[in-house]
Amino acid sequence: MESPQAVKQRFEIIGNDPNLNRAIEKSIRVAPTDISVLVTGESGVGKESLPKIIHSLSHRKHAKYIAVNCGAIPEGTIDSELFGHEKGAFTGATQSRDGYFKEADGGTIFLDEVGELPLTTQVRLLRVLETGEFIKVGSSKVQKSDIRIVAATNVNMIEAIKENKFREDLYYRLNTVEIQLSPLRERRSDIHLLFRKFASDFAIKYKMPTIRLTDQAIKALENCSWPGNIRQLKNVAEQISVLETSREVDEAILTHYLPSNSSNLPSVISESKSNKSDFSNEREILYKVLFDMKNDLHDLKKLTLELMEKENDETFKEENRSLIRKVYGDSDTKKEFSEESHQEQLEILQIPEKKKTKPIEQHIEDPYDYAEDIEEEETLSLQDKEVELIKKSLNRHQGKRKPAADELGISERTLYRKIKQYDL
Ligand SMILES: Nc1ncnc2c1ncn2[C@@H]1O[C@H](COP(=O)(O)OP(=O)(O)OP(=O)(O)O)[C@@H](O)[C@H]1O
Repeated sequence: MESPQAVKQRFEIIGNDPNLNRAIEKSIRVAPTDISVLVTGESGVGKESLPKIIHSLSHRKHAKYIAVNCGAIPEGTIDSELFGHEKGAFTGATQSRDGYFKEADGGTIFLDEVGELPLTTQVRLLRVLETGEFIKVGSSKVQKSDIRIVAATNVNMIEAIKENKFREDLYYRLNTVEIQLSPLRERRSDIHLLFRKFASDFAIKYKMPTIRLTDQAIKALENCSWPGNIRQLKNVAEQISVLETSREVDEAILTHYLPSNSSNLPSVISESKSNKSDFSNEREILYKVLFDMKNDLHDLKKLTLELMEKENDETFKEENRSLIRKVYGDSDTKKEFSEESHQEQLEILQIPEKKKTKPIEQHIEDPYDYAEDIEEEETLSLQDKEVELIKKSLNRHQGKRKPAADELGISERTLYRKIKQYDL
């Protein structure tokens, strides 16, 4: 059996906190079994590594590992994504397609944000867990699949059950073994270790000397509450690495970037309590206006399309074909602008889909993926500005998605997709 230390090295997991060590040991122990595992913990604590460990140490390691982000898939397509569909099952289903449960037969499926699954999908999932059986959307033929499921959630599942958002029977079925990861504020001894690792990674990525913290700055770093956990710590390390000219970071510099001290943040991300939308410098206001305009334009396109659909007037469509094509493009407009379209949110700023927000199929052979070099763009593109706006809004709201989404004027689900898309 591989030692926790070796596993940490292999998966580039930093930290020595007893809670982290226990979580890794537990993952190693359950790996050879087929027991369902539920990984719990706040957003950004590092839940994604554990299913990879479990898969790679199991007898399923040569079969597929598929990570599905349940929160990022629109409700209308999730059943088809997971279980597949037959040709003609719904508008646009021109081909029959296998879902992830078929594709990963013999392997492992990681259901991230499992608490976000719609109730109808929960019923299907319960059946697979209990019998290994599932039915494609639009089919009546029962299929079988041999899958190990590891799920993760950052929501309080007991609350979700009380609110009838999550089935109790499914919860107990998923939760045969629970592995809990503590928030960063409860593993203070790891904070500086993680910061050093991220600082060194960003120094390599941006080809610059590594930033170092003074003793006082280390104390301030460790005393911070880190509501966005390791993801937020990583962002702070990146911001300081890029924005600060001095490589020695004292407490005064660091404080500007710490989430708990937002009143001391640099002026571009300073907090004003009077405004709901808080993008205070001129350039930001302009970008926010553009962001809103794109949102409105998108909504308008959707509305017009719905009206045209209602009218279903072929003559109107024929007469305006070139205009419709110009506005909506050549794609299947109905699908593209449907409530559940994957593209919907990307359309807001016409962002090239740089990184898939949809389920990420991941082969475990490359566990060092997170260190991947992301190509830096020099130009201030709208996409950069969108990322910047989102980061600032999240910073301002201590990583809380709800108020950040309200401020940005987008749904929480959209914001969630964007966080995943840009790895924020
Ligand atoms: N122990 C660790 N060592 C190094 N990097 C880590 C560690 N834990 C987390 N990270 C990094 O922090 C970021 C967030 O981790 P991850 O995506 O696994 O969080 P999560 O708990 O799944 O969050 P969410 O619930 O929002 O999906 C990732 O970039 C990950 O690589």
